[in-house]
Amino acid sequence: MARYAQVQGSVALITLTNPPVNALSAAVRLGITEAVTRALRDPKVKSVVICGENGVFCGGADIREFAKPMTGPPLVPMISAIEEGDKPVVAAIEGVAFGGGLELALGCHYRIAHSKARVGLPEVTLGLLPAAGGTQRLPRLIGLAPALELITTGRHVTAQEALKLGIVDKVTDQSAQDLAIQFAQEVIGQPLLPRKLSTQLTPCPPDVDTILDEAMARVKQRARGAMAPVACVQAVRAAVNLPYQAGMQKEQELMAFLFRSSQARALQYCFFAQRAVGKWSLSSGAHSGNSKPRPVTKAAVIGLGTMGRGITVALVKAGLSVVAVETNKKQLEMGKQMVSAMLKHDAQKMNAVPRLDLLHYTTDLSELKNTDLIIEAVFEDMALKKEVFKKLSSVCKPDAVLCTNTSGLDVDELASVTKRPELVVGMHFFAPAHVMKLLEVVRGSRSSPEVMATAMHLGKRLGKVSVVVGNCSGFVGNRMLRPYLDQANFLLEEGATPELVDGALEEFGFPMGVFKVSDLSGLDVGWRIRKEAGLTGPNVDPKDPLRRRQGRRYSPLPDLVCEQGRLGQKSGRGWYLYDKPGGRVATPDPDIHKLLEDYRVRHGIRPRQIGSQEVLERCLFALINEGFRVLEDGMAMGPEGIDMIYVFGYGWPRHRGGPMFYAAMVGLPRVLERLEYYQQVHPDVPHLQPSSLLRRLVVNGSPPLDKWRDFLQRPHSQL
Ligand SMILES: CCCCCCC/C=C/C(=O)SCCNC(=O)CCNC(=O)[C@H](O)C(C)(C)COP(=O)(O)OP(=O)(O)OC[C@H]1O[C@@H](n2cnc3c(N)ncnc32)[C@H](O)[C@@H]1OP(=O)(O)O
Repeated sequence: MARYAQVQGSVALITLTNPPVNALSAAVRLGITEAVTRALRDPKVKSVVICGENGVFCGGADIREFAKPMTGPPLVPMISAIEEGDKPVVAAIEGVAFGGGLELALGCHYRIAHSKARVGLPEVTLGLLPAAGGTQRLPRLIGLAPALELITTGRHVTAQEALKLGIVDKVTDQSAQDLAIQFAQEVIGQPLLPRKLSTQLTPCPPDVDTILDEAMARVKQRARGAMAPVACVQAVRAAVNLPYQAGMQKEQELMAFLFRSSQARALQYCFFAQRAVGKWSLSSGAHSGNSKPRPVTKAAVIGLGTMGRGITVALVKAGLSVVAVETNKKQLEMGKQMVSAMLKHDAQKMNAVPRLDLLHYTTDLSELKNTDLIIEAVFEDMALKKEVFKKLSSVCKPDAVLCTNTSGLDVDELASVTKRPELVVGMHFFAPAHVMKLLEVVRGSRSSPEVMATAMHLGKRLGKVSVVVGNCSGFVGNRMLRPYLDQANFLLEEGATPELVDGALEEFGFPMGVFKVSDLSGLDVGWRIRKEAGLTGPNVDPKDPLRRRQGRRYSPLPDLVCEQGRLGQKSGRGWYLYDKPGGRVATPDPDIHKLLEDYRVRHGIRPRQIGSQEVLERCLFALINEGFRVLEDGMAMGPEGIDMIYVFGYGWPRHRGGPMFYAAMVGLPRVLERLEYYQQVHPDVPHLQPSSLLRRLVVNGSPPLDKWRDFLQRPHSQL
């Protein structure tokens, strides 16, 4: 797992060999330890180079080993032995040096990087801290403020920035390994002590306490309850206030606490879940490994509303040539201006040139003859979308892929109006589409494996986390959102306020509570959908009482709010009050409190005290319950997909792993018991009726999440 060779006469070359990323598994640590001992002992060896095989230095500690009992030599003494040795050791960094990989390099006396390499300490994103000396050596090397920033965010740094910061000593466009070998010979005999970071003091600016206090305040504000960033600041503080060994002791103590935490487990689960969802498979046996994507060089977007504009920007940024179609001339002009502005803004941030040359605007669908893939993003109306698909089917080349950005309409119904249903697929982007990482790729019953591969591959090119989902109303994310929204509204009826519900959800870790999000999205969106569904407005069944629809409990509160012209941020009032239309700072609104009080009086509801626990249980467990139904219905590949949808599309706090992971952490029997309790109290809310899958899992001893698939009733997959 580490190869040893002697090169150029006196240089020992140690190569990490653990594909694909040379993670520091027990075997690799053993290999390095043995190789370093050998090099330091061999009198013919005067200096050492450490590098990684296949153009990757090291992706860090082996994350898969974290869940198992520790074996092999630990990292800290291994790195100390390198630093303490009396021969210069040079790290040759190609590809990446992340986490333990960078910590290994910091234990070396010199660091040479390839110009395309990236370095960083991403442990915080796994709920940990750089506990192989990273929190003690990096501040000593580059100073307090930059070290704090890198360690608390886990940000990756390019070789050029690493050179500026002083993390690496040289950057080369040639082979980092060759330069390191040459360099290792040049530095033989030079004093080593100044290169041993553990012997140095952390450079301390006069306002050191202010810097640390501000960093702590910043991470607490951003962390939304995540513990690792806070521990990172505490560890770096030790690099300032304590001698090296005592600082290391503090680093270990903090790590021991984090290592055992449920947050670390959740974040590490997310790391692997994110990668697992890219490896899709269908019930037909087709999967990502055996289905080839079609080449897509020219794409088109139909409709330049908010979604269409974001999708266009995302496609151009990925280097695709795009035809943007908008039949309304005024809308086209407006869209054009906004797309250009967004591309220019993005390019400016990255010091690049906006690729406006990749764009062609038109009002004429017949200009789509040569496009490989078309994404329809017109108004969310089935009749309109069908009309567009019919036209596309006759205008586009026969093998062009037709995608819809619907957020929940039936993909099969759309496919049925085309002559190529096998080439139709849903690509459900989330607003703003050029920013949000999530993409639901919706498999229609006739979508071919090739078309699934094409959409998934395109998602990857766009930098999205793409998740294959089945074609059911609302797909996965929006389908699970309904019970969550319903519960939030019911809680208002029963005595809560928007700020009480939002406060509990924000305390849980959501960036915004449900009512703030609704205000941001615009309350009229849901209002229109409810009208179309006959839940409010002229199409309501006259036999339905006001608070019941289609046989189940219904809260007309959101409709009443809309009827008052309170449409959310854009109108300056919604569930909250804003300083102006379009304003973003939400303040509780006495008028809403009055509206709620009057409503309760009108309907004879005695308000009760509602606590955070009830808010969380009712909103989150109802959502989770629907997640189990999604699995039971075969609409998702597994719980990992659902979790990634919620983490990347709905602001679910990553350190809680996603709704299904959270359910497993809370304990499935507890989730079941609370759902049963609430269902008894609210028998007219079918969403609270525990799903049969949840019951089956509990009866079978609550198996771990990766075994849930075994408890689905077959045939299960609709994918
Ligand atoms: C018990 C005490 C322990 C003390 C620990 C001391 C402190 C040190 C802690 C750490 O080092 S934690 C790890 C820090 N490193 C990272 O967070 C890096 C994670 N990896 C990445 O960012 C990326 O994988 C990459 C290295 C940039 C490569 O990206 P790329 O897109 O090329 O490939 P991926 O699909 O992401 O990965 C390929 C393959 O490799 C697996 N993998 C990646 N990194 C690790 C790792 N550190 N440990 C284990 N496995 C890793 C990844 O899951 C993929 O696997 P498959 O999906 O193909 O099975």
